[in-house]
Amino acid sequence: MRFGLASRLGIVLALSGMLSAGITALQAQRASETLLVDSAHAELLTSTRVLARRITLVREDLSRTLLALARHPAALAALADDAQAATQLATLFALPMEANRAYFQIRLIGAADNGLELVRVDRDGDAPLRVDGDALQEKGHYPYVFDTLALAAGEVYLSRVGINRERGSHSALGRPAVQLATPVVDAAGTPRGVIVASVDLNGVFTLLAADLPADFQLYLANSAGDYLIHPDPARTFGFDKGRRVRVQDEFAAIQAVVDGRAGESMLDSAIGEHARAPLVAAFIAARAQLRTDEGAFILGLARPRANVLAELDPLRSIMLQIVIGMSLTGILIAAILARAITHPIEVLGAAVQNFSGKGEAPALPVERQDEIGALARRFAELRTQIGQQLAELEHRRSELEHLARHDALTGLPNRALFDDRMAVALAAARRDDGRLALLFVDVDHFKPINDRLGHVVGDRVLEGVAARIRQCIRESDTAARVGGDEFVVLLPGVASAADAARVADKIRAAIDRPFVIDGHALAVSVSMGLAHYPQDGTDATALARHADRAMYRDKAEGKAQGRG
Ligand SMILES: Nc1nc2c(ncn2[C@@H]2O[C@H](COP(=O)(O)OP(=O)(O)OP(=O)(O)O)[C@@H](O)[C@H]2O)c(=O)[nH]1
Repeated sequence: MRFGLASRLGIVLALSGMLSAGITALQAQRASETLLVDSAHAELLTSTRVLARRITLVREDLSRTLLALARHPAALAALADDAQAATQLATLFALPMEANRAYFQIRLIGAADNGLELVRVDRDGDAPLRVDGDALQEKGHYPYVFDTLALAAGEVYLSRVGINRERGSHSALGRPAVQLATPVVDAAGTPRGVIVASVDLNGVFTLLAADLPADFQLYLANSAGDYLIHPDPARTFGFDKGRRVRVQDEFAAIQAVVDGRAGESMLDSAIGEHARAPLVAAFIAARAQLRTDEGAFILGLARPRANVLAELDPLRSIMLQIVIGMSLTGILIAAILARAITHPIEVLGAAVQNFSGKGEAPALPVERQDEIGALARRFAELRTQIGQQLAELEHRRSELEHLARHDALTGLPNRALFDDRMAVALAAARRDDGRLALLFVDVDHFKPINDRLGHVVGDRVLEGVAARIRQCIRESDTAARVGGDEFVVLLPGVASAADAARVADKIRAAIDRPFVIDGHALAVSVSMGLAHYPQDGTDATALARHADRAMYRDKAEGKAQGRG
């Protein structure tokens, strides 16, 4: 397949149109992706902060509850082995547990007797259940007991997050738990015991995160970065199973938050273990303003990157339509442009092809004011010049052709042309059984005219003789000059010898009239000889010989009679 200039130009223009449309679409998509990821980061960060704030509110709510319970007279009374007070306190413990399903245990633990549990309410399924008697245990060795006993009245202790291994009737065994505790102080300011609430961490977060969008993934880590909550439960509490599964190992960008160098960190993970399912996430360090062994919690929310970018899908389809539309427009414009450029070139090409042709030359775009217009004008000038030169050449060629077949002085056919016509006339006569006559005419005593009056006058005489011979014959006859003062006349289709003789007489009579040259009358005579086809010869040579002889006979007779 041959590609013309227009096709190639069209393809280049169309491809560049498509390329620029594609690049624009790609850039627009990248910019949109960045915008979406930034917006997702902002949303995730806000949600993480809201979540952290809710946790604080839950903790503050529970702290207030614990402080109220610690100040209640029943607490000190129960510590003094008042059974009625203990029962009343158990009833009070049950109230917040009924209100919040994440609270799975509230206890009053005495400072004496190795921290023996005095009042204990566990969650048993939905309902709070008082545990009493032998089921009560000594808890003095737990930090939440001895650390809390060291606090002043009104202060709240927050434990590290750990897996709950305390045996009891509550259903939170083996689940992540945290303890909040406050001391119960007597009138002298001596801590007599502690009130401890155990909170199911997952329960709290399940409640708090319930209204987050379904694709939000929750991450919680302790101050060292160990996962406490992770979308994959197998990765939580690694330290409890003798291995470290840490947030900064999964997301290197979070290291600064874990180290306390940054309060928050955004990440857009598309590398490492998230290469297949990249995430967009925001992490913050949430610090509790409490007496606690835990410096801060690392709280994070993440969304699959694919979900974030799903909002681009309609935009992508619009961009695809735009790219296709622009590409088609580009192809159309390219085709029109290519045609606009190549059409004048085709016109110029056709004009070149038509240069010497007789047909109508195509109109050149000379009126254009661009390079093509300049080229067309130059070409038109060139065409005119070459046309003129060609016409001149043609004129000269026809002149030369005429000269080659005619006598320069008289304008009559020369011998070559006469021979051709003779051959044609003879062929026609032979075919039609026709007749023709050949007449030789020779000027008498021409040499003396030349000698006496000069060659110029001699030439005028020869011109005059030729003109008069021509006036005496038909258009179908041919008169030719075949020698200095020798003429020959071909009379094809002559009806009879008498007709031919009449033509000869007519010529003689015409030449016998004096020639007036430069005011002088000059008498000229001619000698003539006739030959007839087929009687006197059947070919040109025989006929010429016959006519020549007849002419010499006539000349001899003429001289004998004193003619000329
Ligand atoms: N002016 C002129 N003279 C020519 C031309 N061609 C031939 N002649 C002359 O014509 C003359 C012909 O002479 P001849 O053949 O002897 O003819 P003539 O003198 O008529 O003699 P006869 O035919 O015997 O009467 C010569 O002197 C040539 O030089 C020509 O073109 N112009």
